[in-house]
Amino acid sequence: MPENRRPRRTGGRKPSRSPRPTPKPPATDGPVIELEVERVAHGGVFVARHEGRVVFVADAIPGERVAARVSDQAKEKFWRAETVEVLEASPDRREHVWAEASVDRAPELRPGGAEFGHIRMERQRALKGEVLRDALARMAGVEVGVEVAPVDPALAEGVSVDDGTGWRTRMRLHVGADGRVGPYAARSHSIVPVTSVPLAVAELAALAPLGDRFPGATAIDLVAPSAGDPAIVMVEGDRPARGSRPTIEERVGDRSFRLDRDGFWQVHRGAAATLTRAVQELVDDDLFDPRAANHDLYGGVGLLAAAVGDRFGETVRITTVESDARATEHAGANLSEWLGARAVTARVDRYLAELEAGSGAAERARLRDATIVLDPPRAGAGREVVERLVELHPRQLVYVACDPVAFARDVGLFRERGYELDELRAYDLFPNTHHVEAVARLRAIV
Ligand SMILES: C[S@@+](CC[C@H](N)C(=O)[O-])C[C@H]1O[C@@H](n2cnc3c(N)ncnc32)[C@H](O)[C@@H]1O
Repeated sequence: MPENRRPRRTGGRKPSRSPRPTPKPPATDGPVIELEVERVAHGGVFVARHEGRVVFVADAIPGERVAARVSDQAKEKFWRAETVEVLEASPDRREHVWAEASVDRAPELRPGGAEFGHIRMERQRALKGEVLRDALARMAGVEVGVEVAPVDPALAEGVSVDDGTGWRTRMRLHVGADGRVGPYAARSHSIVPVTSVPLAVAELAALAPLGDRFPGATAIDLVAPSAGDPAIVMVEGDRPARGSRPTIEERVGDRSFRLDRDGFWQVHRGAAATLTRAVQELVDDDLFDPRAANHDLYGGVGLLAAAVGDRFGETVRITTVESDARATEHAGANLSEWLGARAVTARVDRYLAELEAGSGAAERARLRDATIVLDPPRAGAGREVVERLVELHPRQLVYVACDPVAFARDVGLFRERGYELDELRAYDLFPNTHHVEAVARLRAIV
């Protein structure tokens, strides 16, 4: 984008009636204690112990000795603390990729969202693999080694894979009462001033209005679709505005997807292509039947249904199920070339309940022969959805997961009910954060 082009600023959302409760800010006057950092925990923090009590400490690395300020002593069983000085550094420590999130800054002034930015990339991925492996062992009874793969540079044009910056195509900045713009501080809802946003793709980093004021706004959303110009959208509350909503186009290989500008799309520039490839590779051809009642649950605008369709051809029968009516409308249009594709607006739990109650013998048989892709939000599919799926007994499931603990819980539920974890991949779709994406195939064994 030419440097002198003005960003588009548009009003986008209506004020919400009941603002979300603001979390209590971490204490800034807690005691400073010395800690030996033992291991990584889920959530981007690390486990240490102080006088027998667990302390979850941020901005550290296992093996380090740090001085940390206690920011939360409210719980009996554990405290929370933030590193303020590294006394013995890990060989995997590096300059933070976001200077303002460095341990040199006071913890309450460090922006959130890059909690692994002080760790070399290979170690970040190893730590994410440990979290996933540990969750699967504890919650699903599965012992597996997990390698977290970086995004293939061929799938993420313009992204610096080396240091994990320049990948975010969506970003929300918050606006304070004085109209100033900035990210939230880590583990808090206070807005902190920053001069850069290094995780954003270059065109968003250039547009981020970090010195500007936006009186009346509550947030600023930045969106950089892979096709077309990036946009800045002023948010005045939580709710989408009624009436017409602008749409954008995203490209994945040769395929194009239309969606609402404020609709869900994978955030990393290379994520949609990475997941497309992963799903195509994980569906087992021997188990796949194009005429079965195949599904893409939590389907968004049809990305993963298209992945299946592109792999198995135009005879594929597949239904996407998505709770957002606008996304379903787009999915219907995005998949319109496949005669066997259908897009349904429904909550997955209710949809499966109706399927179970309303299917005759022939449809039941097609469901047993089916391949089900599911890509739920962070909370995972949950017990009810797992139980309904097991009842329908599809041959294979390809589960795309962005939360290791919710995923491991669901794998455990599937395993108790006659499915096995057949193959597992993991991808670093959120470099410099603690997040990791897993893609797994589960197969019916009974
Ligand atoms: C992680 S996104 C995946 C979307 C799509 N697979 C993709 O990669 O673009 C999860 C989607 O599930 C939808 N969703 C959330 N809860 C749902 C529910 N209970 N039933 C159906 N869809 C739901 C969200 O609106 C969102 O589009």
